[in-house]
Amino acid sequence: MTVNAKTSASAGNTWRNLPAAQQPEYPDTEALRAVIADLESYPPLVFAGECDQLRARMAAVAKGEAFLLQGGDCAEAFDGVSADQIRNKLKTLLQMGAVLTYAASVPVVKVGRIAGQYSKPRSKPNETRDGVTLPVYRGDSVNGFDFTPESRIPDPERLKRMYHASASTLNLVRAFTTGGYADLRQVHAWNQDFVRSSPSGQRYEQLAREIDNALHFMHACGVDPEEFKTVEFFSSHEALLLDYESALTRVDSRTGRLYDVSAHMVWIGERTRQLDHAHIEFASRISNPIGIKLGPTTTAEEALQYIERLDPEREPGRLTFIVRMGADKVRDKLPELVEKVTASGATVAWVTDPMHGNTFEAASGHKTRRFDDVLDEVKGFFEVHKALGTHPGGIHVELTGDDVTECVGGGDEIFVDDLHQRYETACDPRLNRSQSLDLAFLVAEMYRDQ
Ligand SMILES: O=C[C@H](O)[C@H](O)COP(=O)(O)O
Ligand SMILES: C=C(OP(=O)(O)O)C(=O)O
Repeated sequence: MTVNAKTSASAGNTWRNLPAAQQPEYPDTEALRAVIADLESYPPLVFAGECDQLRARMAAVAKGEAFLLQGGDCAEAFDGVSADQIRNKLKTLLQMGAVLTYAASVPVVKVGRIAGQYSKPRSKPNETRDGVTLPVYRGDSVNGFDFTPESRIPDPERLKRMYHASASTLNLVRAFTTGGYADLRQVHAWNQDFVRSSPSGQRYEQLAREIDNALHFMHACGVDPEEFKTVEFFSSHEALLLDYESALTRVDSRTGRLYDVSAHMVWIGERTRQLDHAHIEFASRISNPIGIKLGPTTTAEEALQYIERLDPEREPGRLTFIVRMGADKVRDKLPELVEKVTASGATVAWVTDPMHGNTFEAASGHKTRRFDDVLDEVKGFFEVHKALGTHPGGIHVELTGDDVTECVGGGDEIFVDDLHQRYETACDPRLNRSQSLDLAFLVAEMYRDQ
C-alpha cells in the first residue's frame, strides 16, 4: 500500500463541517495542527489488505459461519505498554478463543480492544472530589489520570504518544501471534500460572487435554502441525478522536479507497453515533470493518439508516451492530431491531456487549458490574436470536489478563467488599482472567445449545 497523506487529508476530513461530540478542547490549537501534520507523516499501523481480511472474516460472522471474540481493556494506559500486561491480555483472549472454538465447534475471529483503545467518551465533562472540580479524565490520549489541574488539561502531544504506544503494542502482539507463542500446541502453557488457583483454570486444563488429544490425532492422520503455529489476530478501538483517526486515514493504492490505518476495525460508540454528526460521516468515508454500539434507545429506523449510510453496497462484513442494552432491556428492545434489519435484506453481524448496559456504583463508590448481569445479557441476546432464527455473532467484552477485583461474582467469586483490593481500571470495571474464562465456557454452552 502506498501512503498518500495529501489525498487523505482532504477526503478523510469531511467530518470537520459537522458537530463532533466528546472531542477534547485543546487550549493550543497551533500545537494540535503541528501534531496532526506529524501524525499524517507517520507510517500506517495496519495495512488496508489486513482490514479487508478482517472484513472477509466478519462476513463469515454475519452469515452465521463464525463467531467474533472481541475483548480487551476499557482504557489502555501508556504505562501499561509492558510485555507482561500485553501477554496476559493476549493469553486470556487465546484461552477464551480455544474454549469457544473447541467447546462450541465454531471458527472464532479474534479481535483485541488493543493497540489504540486510549480514548474514553464520558458521561460528564467534569469530576468533583472533596469540593474540587476538574475536567474529567478522557483517556491517556487526551489528558492525565492524576487529579490535578495541570494533568487534566488536554495535550495534543499525547496523540503522538498514543500512536507510539499502539505501534509498540501491535508489534509485540504480532510477535506473539506469529512467533510461536500462540501455537495451539501451547494450549497448556497459557494456563500454567493459573490452573491450580481457580475453578475455571481447572476446567480449562481439562479442555486443553482434549485439544491435545485432538491435535495428536490430527497429526497421526497427516495434518501438518505447522498449521497450528500462528493465529490470526486483529486490532480494534473506538474511533473517538477524529483528529487522530483522520490523520491516520490513507488512500489504498490498490483500490483508491480510504482506510483508517490506526486499527483493523474501529467502532463508533453509543455517545457519538448521531446520524448527522461527525463520527458517522467519518466512518462512512473509510473502508475498514465498522462497529456501531447500539444502546437501549436505538430505534429500528436508526439501525436501518446506519446500514444506508455505512453499508450502502450491502457488503457482509462491513457493518457490525454491537448491542449494549442492559440485561433488563435486551429481551424487550432487541427483537424489533433484528426483525426490521433482517427484513431489509441487509446482512450485518450482531454482537453482544454485555458490559456497558450493566454498570452500577457500589456503596464503596467503585463503579462495578455483576458477572450474573453480564451473563444474563448474553443469555437474552442468544434467546432473541434463537426466537428469530438469526445468528448470535459474537461477544464484545472489557477484560484484562490481570487478577483484578473490578466486577463482582464469577466462579472464583469476587464480593463487593473485595473491590478495593485490586481495582486498577482507569475507567470502567473489567472481567479478570478467571471471570473471562467462566464467560467463555458459558457462552460456548449457549452457542452449542443454539
Ligand atoms: O467505557 C465507556 C465510557 O467511557 C464510560 O462508561 C463512561 O463512564 P462515565 O459514566 O464514568 O463517564
Ligand atoms: C464507551 C464504550 O462503550 P459505549 O459506547 O457502548 O458506552 C466502550 O466500549 O468503551
